[in-house]
Parts: sequence; C-alpha cells; structure tokens
Amino acid sequence: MPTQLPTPAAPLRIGTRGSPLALAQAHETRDRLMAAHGLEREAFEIVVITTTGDRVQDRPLKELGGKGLFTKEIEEALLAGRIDIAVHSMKDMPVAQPAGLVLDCFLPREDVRDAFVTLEARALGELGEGAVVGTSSLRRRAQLLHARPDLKVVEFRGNVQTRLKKLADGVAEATFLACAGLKRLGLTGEVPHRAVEPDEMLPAVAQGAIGIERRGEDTATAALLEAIHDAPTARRLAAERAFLAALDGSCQTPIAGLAELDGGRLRLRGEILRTDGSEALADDMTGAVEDGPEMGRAMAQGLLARAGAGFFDWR
Ligand SMILES: NCc1[nH]cc(CCC(=O)O)c1CC(=O)O
Repeated sequence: MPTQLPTPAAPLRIGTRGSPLALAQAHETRDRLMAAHGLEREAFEIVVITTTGDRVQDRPLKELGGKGLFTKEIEEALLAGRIDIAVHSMKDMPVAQPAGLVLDCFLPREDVRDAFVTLEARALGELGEGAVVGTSSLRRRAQLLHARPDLKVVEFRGNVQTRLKKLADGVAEATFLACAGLKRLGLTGEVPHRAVEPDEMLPAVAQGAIGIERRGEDTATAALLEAIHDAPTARRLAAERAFLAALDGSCQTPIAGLAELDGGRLRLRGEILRTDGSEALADDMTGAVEDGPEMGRAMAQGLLARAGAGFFDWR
C-alpha cells in the first residue's frame, strides 16, 4: 500500500505547545519527516495549543495536580481531528494514553543529563554551604537535598531567560535544566552550565526523548511516522516507563530512571526518594533488551518492598 503523503493543499497538522522548546521539537519532527519523505515545508502546518501548564504561571506545578498538565488540551485536539500528530517531551507524558490515541513513534534521544546552571558555570560539588538552588522539579529537589542537606531549595519556574535573570538578581545561585532542552534550543554555548553525570544525579524517566502521538485508527499517519522512528529509544523508554508506571509515578513525583543499551544488553537504573531528600533508594539491573519492561516492573516492586509503608509522601 503506497503511503498517502501530505501536500500543501492537505498538510499534516502538527500540534504542539507554544514554548520555544516545544516549537523546536515540532520543527525537528517536521524536518525529519520532510527529509524522510522528500516533502516540502508547505506540506506541514504547525498548530500551537495552549495547555493548563502553560496558562498557570503563578503557582507551583504540583499544586495543579499531577498528570497531563502539558498534554490534555493537545490530546483533545488530536481526538477531535483538529491536528494529525502531537509532538511531546516524553518526560511530561503520563504512562498511559487516552483511548483512541497511540504513542509509539520516538525520535532519536538527545543528551539525557541534567545541566547544572550557575552564572560562573561552576560544578555541582562547588556549591558553598547553605547555597540557594531554584527548581520546580520534585526529583531534582529531593536528589539535591539528599546529597546536600545544607542547601536551600526554592521554587523556580519559567523559561531559560527568566531563570538566568533570577540568577543574576540573586534569587538563587543555581538552577537545573535538561541538557536536551539546551541543545534543542541551540543555547548550549549561551547558558553557563555543567552537565551532571547520571551517577551523580539520575535523570527523569524519558528525559531527552521526543514522542509523537496520533490517532490509533490513522494508519496513513502511522506509515508516515515509521520512517522517523528510533527503535533503540523505544526500547529504553519501554523499560523506564514500565518502572514509572509500576510506581504509579508521573513527572511530578521524586522518581528517576535511566535505561541504556550496551551491545545486546539493557542496563536500567532507578531511584525513588522522599520529597524532603531524607531517604533515597536506588537499584541497578542489567538484562536482555526485550526484557526491559519486565525489569522495570521488577525494579519498582523491589524498591517498593524496600521502602515499606511510610516512605511515600507522594504515592
Ligand atoms: N518538565 C518540563 C520539561 N519537559 C522536558 C524538558 C526538557 C527536555 C527534555 O527532557 O526532553 C523540560 C524542562 C527541563 O527539565 O529543563
């Protein structure tokens, strides 16, 4: 069956949030589809959709309630047929999709590491006693406080420029961003930072990965997307997201997880923390690539058993 290609008269509508990073990810998706199918730019239309997470800027994200803050309105547009595909940061995606939608196309994963940002590009270990760090991520807060109980963590939201301004104004000495975001925005050279190795700070599940969602019954779009799908990224996310699902977690829980492929093997590292950083439990397993989801579930069960009741202030 020949794939039905989009045309300027009937373009493929790409739904995305309007943030600079979201737009960069939508453009990357369009550019990869153009290259894979020899299409012109006019065969695509970028449709910007505002989500609850974008609208509410004055409150910590965790107060808005856990899952789907950046995805609900986009998924509604997809189900209603106002867009054909939705481009997402997989880090923000709930582990299950609404009925009728499929999320099985992933672009090659970017750098998974967190970036430690200070005006002088200092290393995390160089932070002085009692320093103030700004982040809105429960995971980063908990990991930081676990390693350095002396630090003070303050709520920090906003885009890269806002955050740098806050650092310049002395609201905090340091903040974190994902290395993937900096790279996709072309800001690696402009934002003073050091990448933090996963051994020091295990990244969020699916950090650095972009996923493309579509309607389940839309087989023409499925065929189109096959050409830009990255299977190794899919294998890694399957393990990490099975781990997250078994913990009943989201991007708003202090959970970290990273799967890596080495030859024919998959290494999965996972970590759960108490929000205040007082306790952290971690595990590290290696197995067959196709057993990734099973490893993720087993690791979650093991950590839950070790944690016991009372560990969780978020579950
Ligand atoms: N929760 C917000 C979010 N979702 C994805 C990214 C970065 C890009 C990525 O991890 O793919 C960010 C911001 C950040 O952590 O700096």
